Amino acid sequence: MPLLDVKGLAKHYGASPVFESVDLQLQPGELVALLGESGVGKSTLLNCIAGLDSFDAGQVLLDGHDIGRISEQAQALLRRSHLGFVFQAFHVLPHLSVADNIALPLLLLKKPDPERVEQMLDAVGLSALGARMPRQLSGGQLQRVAIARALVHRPRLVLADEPTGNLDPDTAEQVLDLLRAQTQQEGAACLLVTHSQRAAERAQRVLRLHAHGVTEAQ
Ligand SMILES: Nc1ncnc2c1ncn2[C@@H]1O[C@H](COP(=O)(O)OP(=O)(O)OP(=O)(O)O)[C@@H](O)[C@H]1O
Repeated sequence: MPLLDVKGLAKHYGASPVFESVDLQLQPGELVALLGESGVGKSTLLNCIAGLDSFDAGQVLLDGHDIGRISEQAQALLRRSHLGFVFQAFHVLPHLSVADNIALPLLLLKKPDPERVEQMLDAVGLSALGARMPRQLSGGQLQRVAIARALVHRPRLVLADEPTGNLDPDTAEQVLDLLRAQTQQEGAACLLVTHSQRAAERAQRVLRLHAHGVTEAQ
């Protein structure tokens, strides 16, 4: 069974269609890149998959859960337990230390685990910086915090929306390698929205979103 199974997904904003029929499947351990022109609906698709945006037709099965058919509360719980998000703008909380930012998903699940937080700090090369505040970090370091936070609770699916858009090429490569290694190690799947050809080369499969749906790009 695929970890993520999207079937015939359609989304409109008012009278304007964003996409008409998206089909995509992600298997455990897979890093899949999603390309597409600006405004074609990549972020909207991620939000629909996460249950953060509604859709007009089709189905999203996340680890067998039909997210369009469960209550908002059940969706929120599923998001907490099954999903990790990495955004272009990091969304690291400024008033929490690096370690506390990474610990947050575990606290929301009422499963605090300081050892796991240490392990993730180590995995992203920030062991020495756990006590620092986010304003004391570089862009690349902040994005590594965001990745550690997205993975700390061992989510089944990681949704990454242009996570390297703000980074220089070398840091971007390090961040992508980390995302790939960590998702593979945990048997998670990762859907990576990107404009970067170099980022897409890191993926096992590359998909392209068009107005009508998703096609394999290579
Ligand atoms: N809340 C909204 N109400 C109306 N239209 C919206 C809303 N959010 C997004 N759109 C429109 O939906 C389309 C898809 O937007 P989306 O942000 O998903 O594109 P994208 O492919 O992620 O773009 P980019 O690569 O520039 O980030 C765009 O035409 C956008 O203007």
